[in-house]
Amino acid sequence: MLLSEVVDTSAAVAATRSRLAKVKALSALLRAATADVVVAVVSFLIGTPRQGRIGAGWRTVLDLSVPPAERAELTIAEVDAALAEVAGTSGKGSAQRRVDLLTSLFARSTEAEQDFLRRLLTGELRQGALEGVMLDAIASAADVPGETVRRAFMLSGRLPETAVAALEGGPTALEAFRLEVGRPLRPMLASPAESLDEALTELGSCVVEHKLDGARIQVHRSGDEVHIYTRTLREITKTVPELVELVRGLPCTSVVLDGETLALTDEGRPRPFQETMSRFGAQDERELLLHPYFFDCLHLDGEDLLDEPLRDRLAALRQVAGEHVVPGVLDPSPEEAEGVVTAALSAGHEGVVVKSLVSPYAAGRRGRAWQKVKPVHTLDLVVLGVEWGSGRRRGWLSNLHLGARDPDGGPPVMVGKTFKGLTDELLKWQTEALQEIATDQDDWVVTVRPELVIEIELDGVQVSPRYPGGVALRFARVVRYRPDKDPSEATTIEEVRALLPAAQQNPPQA
Ligand SMILES: Nc1ncnc2c1ncn2[C@@H]1O[C@H](COP(=O)(O)OP(=O)(O)OP(=O)(O)O)[C@@H](O)[C@H]1O
Repeated sequence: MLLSEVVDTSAAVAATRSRLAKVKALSALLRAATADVVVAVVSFLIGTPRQGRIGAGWRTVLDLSVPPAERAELTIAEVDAALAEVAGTSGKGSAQRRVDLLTSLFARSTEAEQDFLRRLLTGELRQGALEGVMLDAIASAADVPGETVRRAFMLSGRLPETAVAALEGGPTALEAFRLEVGRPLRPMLASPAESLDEALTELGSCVVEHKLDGARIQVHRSGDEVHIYTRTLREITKTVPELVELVRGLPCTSVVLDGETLALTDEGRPRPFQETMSRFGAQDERELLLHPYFFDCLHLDGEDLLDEPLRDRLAALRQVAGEHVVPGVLDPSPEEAEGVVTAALSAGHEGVVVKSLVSPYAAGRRGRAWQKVKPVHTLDLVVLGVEWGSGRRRGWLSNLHLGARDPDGGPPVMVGKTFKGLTDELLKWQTEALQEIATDQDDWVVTVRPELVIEIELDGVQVSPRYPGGVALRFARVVRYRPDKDPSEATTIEEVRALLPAAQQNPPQA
């Protein structure tokens, strides 16, 4: 298969707003791909070369100026092999060797292919938002039910491998994916509830738990071997030795637990989210101890519990994690549930999560079985750009341009700006971080790669002819950056529009 076929499909997918057309184009390409290139084709389409990002090596492509080839002859297999070589180059002289390899790759690429490769390698093409569309395309190309593909993806955590299994082995190969202790799976997510009462009524038999204001962790232990992952499945085992020790001490031989971790003040209240997250970055910095609070058990001593009802998973959790289980009440009366909310808020947490006790663990899904009730409404938006500040904020990147996700995988749609709520510390941090991902600067506005997610509190939204989605945020203020979230998880433009008063909810014509 030629690289140009992937480039053309990628352009066609970006150009249409129709989800069906995207799925059709992607599935036609997948059907045409031979088994040996499926992994590379899927990796390229979602904008993540399978060799991963190799830092400095990729940056050099920004400066490469190589006359393009006239004809599109480069194959996917050749590109994949060349990238593997770039990724595998290390040691003395490797920087020059990488430039040479990329230069010869670019010399064999047409202008459109060069542009594609450049965006692929600098991460600009990375489109987490395309995930859902790609899952449908895989299902359609392999002619298997979407649910079967989704389940395999949740268990494998990797789209290219899921595609290979679907296309080569069909449902049997997909169903063979099992929970494996040591391999992270995509965490189950919650939907926002209108109110506590509505959640209680909708779910019936339920547990109401504190919604702790920390960072999600997934813990895997087999014998003495422990691995700990973040919400985005990044391994952080080495940076959190106190959690590793604690998990080693639990009374079991193997276990997979889902939970939240946070740093506490001397009074036992949650410390700011940024402080908890800072523990995930560096090596062992144990000044700020992290505490785990587990809320689910997916495997215990050889038994997979994913498909068991939550009531049984919680019984297993209590047995193994006892005092480290998140506070909550099973089958509460409405008054008791209200009491859990009051206790959670007065302990400094965000609210509660109401969970159906009969539901299985639906990994990777934002379903109705878990519903979060929070008094403050927040959105997770993508930072698209930022303006240089003036006055007291001169010299700092200040006013943020915020975008909502296009659920069909298009670029984020701008919905507002804000500099409110930014502490001096955050201003300093974002001035550096945003310059690192800058792609363009026009007078005082710096455009950045849309990869950072930020949590925004607001008073509501209003119709706006000025913004491309026809809707703008009212009184937006920054709560915090969300390094634990990928742009593919940001609030969608439809979710933002749904906040408009009912009479104003017609989407604008494109
Ligand atoms: N008891 C709990 N049960 C489940 N999740 C919890 C609990 N306490 C805290 N959490 C956190 O809340 C999140 C669930 O809400 P959701 O799935 O909407 O994720 P989120 O978008 O990160 O939520 P938010 O932005 O509201 O924190 C989990 O990812 C987890 O980090």
